[in-house]
Amino acid sequence: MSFDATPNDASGMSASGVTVTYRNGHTALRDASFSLPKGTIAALVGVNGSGKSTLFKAIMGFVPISSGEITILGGSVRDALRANTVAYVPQAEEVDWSFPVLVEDVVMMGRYGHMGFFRIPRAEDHKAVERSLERVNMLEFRHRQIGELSGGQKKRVFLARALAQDSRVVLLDEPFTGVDVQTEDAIIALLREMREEGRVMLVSTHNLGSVPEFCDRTILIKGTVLAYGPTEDIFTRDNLEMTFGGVLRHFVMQGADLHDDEEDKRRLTVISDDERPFVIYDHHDEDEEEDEKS
Ligand SMILES: Nc1ncnc2c1ncn2[C@@H]1O[C@H](COP(=O)(O)OP(=O)(O)OP(=O)(O)O)[C@@H](O)[C@H]1O
Repeated sequence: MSFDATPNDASGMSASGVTVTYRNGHTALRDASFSLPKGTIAALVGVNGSGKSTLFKAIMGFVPISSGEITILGGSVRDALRANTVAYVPQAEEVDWSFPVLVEDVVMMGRYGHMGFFRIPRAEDHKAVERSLERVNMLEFRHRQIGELSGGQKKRVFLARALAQDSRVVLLDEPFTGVDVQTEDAIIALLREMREEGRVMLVSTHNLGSVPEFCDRTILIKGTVLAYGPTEDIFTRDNLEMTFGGVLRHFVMQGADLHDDEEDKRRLTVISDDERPFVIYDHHDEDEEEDEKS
């Protein structure tokens, strides 16, 4: 666990001692600190009501921060808003799907920050929309009403909007909820490409099973940041128990090593929330192994 977030980390995104108190006096986030370098896919993991959306809102400047500081690419949230640095891929429930709008218009919204006052799209904006829809494999749906799409297709369209916005920081609110495995794989592949482009992705997810697979960093949250850092360091049984309290049951599958490497021996830990078992790494120290043998 580490709390050495540097407020002026010019490389990616960081928070230092961030507290957010809503108007009704409820403090949803207290003294939260983390630091993410450029070219990162970070998981934001916590139970319902732990403050994930609140953190997203603070990063986007939708809620005021009562104390502390968020730094995005070395600048303030206000700078990031002005420079169109942060894109947001919402949860499906946050969107009014009955609103009559075409897929390509939704993606074009990502270009607004690049347009002039009258928001008249230029050739480069149309090209960016086309390229983005192509990247999420949705170009053929460009003239469809957004409300006519399936859940997974809608998610892809909002990802395309973030791509069209060409933001360096992308916040994704539960992108895997209600999508099939193929779409989940396609989204993960796209996030990896975006990581190669040096972007910072912060992904809130309840799908813990896939976190070690594609998130190089993890932030554990429960009203504050409990732990953050490289996923293999953070995704431990103790940390997850601290994050989820008694919600999760765990059991260790003896002798099932993830790695052959003797120097870095870990065993497979399966944690179950009773509905969906998932696998995490757990450091396996040699002394413990000896104790078990004796
Ligand atoms: N506008 C608001 N005014 C007052 N309290 C709020 C407001 N929005 C959220 N909260 C409270 O802040 C806490 C954190 O909520 P938040 O929406 O950030 O959680 P979350 O981790 O995103 O949850 P979920 O996984 O259910 O989406 C909760 O206790 C919630 O009731």
